[in-house]
Amino acid sequence: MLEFRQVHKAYATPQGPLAVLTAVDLELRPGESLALMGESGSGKSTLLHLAAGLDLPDSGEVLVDGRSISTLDEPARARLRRDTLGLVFQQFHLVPSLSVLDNLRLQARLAGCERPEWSTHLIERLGLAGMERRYPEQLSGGQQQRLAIGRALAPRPALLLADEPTGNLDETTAGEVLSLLLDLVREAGSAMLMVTHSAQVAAPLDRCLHLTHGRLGSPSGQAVSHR
Ligand SMILES: Nc1ncnc2c1ncn2[C@@H]1O[C@H](COP(=O)(O)OP(=O)(O)OP(=O)(O)O)[C@@H](O)[C@H]1O
Repeated sequence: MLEFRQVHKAYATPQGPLAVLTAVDLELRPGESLALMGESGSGKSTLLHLAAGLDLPDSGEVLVDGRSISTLDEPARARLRRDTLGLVFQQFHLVPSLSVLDNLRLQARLAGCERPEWSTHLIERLGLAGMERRYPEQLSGGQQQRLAIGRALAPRPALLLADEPTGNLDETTAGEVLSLLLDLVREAGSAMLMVTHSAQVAAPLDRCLHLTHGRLGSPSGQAVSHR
């Protein structure tokens, strides 16, 4: 589903190149969920951007659904994102001028794969039934993040990329949103790569890897564990 093969990524800085990812190998199978942890500045967002095809590796390969993103031009990468990926960020990125229902449908419409029954199911599971005609500003933070999750999952993407999806919420709401997210990801059959700072958030996912000094390893630094 998602594969990194010997991926290197550095940024140009006034002090010279800053190596962020060094020979990163990663394989995420269909339907598998993986937590990506690491200290601030360790390169988690960089890795997520590469997985989304928003940036390209300096060397090595990133394959999404078997296709190497470096071989695709930007329009083809945009199509791959639209057809294969769902994205959820800490900031909800809802469209303020669209209703709850239209926000939820947006991604699926763009991908040309609207599924009305699944959308209705999502609205109910997300606790947004009866709020379809409201606008995002008329929702609580937790409701807005649930809507952002629904929008990303409406096309049933093969891969969901989530960057601190509960980072903006209080602890109780974050717990509720996380368990809903995991349930719906399973129902959608999506694989998920989630960046988080929290071991508690990472715990229910299938696997957890740490980024340290540009390399990926298991939390203990030992061999990578599979459940
Ligand atoms: N466009 C850029 N140009 C130069 N340096 C960059 C750029 N983007 C990120 N960096 C640097 O690369 C390193 C990794 O950044 P990245 O945002 O991937 O880390 P992160 O693990 O996601 O951090 P955080 O947890 O704080 O969000 C950091 O040292 C950052 O300052």
